[in-house]
Amino acid sequence: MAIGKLIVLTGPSGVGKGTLLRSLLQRHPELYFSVSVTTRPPRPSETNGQHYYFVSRAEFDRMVLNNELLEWAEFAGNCYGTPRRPVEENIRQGRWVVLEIELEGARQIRQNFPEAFQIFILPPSLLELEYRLRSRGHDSEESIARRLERAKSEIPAAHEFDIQVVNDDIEKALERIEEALFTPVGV
Ligand SMILES: Nc1ncnc2c1ncn2[C@@H]1O[C@H](COP(=O)(O)OP(=O)(O)OP(=O)(O)O)[C@@H](O)[C@H]1O
Ligand SMILES: Nc1nc2c(ncn2[C@@H]2O[C@H](COP(=O)(O)O)[C@@H](O)[C@H]2O)c(=O)[nH]1
Repeated sequence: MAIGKLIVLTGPSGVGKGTLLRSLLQRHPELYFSVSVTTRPPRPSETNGQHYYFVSRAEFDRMVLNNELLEWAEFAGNCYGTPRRPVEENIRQGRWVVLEIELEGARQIRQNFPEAFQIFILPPSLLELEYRLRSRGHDSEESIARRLERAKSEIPAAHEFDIQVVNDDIEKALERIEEALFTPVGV
């Protein structure tokens, strides 16, 4: 990677990655959030181009074939991927780019961009994770069950990452992330 920096935020669905990222972007508007493509249908609160680019499976497959995605994975019955060009352009221009992605995609990024800084967000407990998935009210029972099953295989991979942050108290979690990102090396 030439000038900018690539930051990966991963962890199980419902742990609070998006919530943490929203606050991080408000506090540090210089960060660039990479908007993913997905075949998942939009939720009522989501806007195309802001939360995701919502595409058909045929369009997603075309992007994969044309090497337009930096990484991609299937998750709970849908496909998700990071558009390559905006990430590469923003890094070239010296910006710090943040990806909010699941574990398989994070591993692909580590393989291809070993200099990326990788953060794993952990829930205080599986019970709390289930509570958060239910209380945000976005997903069907089937989707919640798939996400919890996936979480059980994702959480043991936390040690692969540069830092692990438990998202119990949101402010403390944010401070930990900020400390890791913005403390000058050697301090
Ligand atoms: N520290 C916290 N304490 C309590 N609730 C929280 C905390 N952080 C996030 N939440 C709540 O948990 C729910 C899930 O959060 P969020 O949607 O940000 O998770 P996510 O990891 O981005 O999920 P996904 O990977 O599926 O996009 C939301 O209702 C959010 O308000
Ligand atoms: N590998 C990738 N994972 C991604 C990407 N964008 C989002 N995600 C992750 O998918 C799950 C489910 O998201 P949801 O919006 O349906 O709740 C979650 O863990 C996201 O972080 C991506 O581009 N690549």
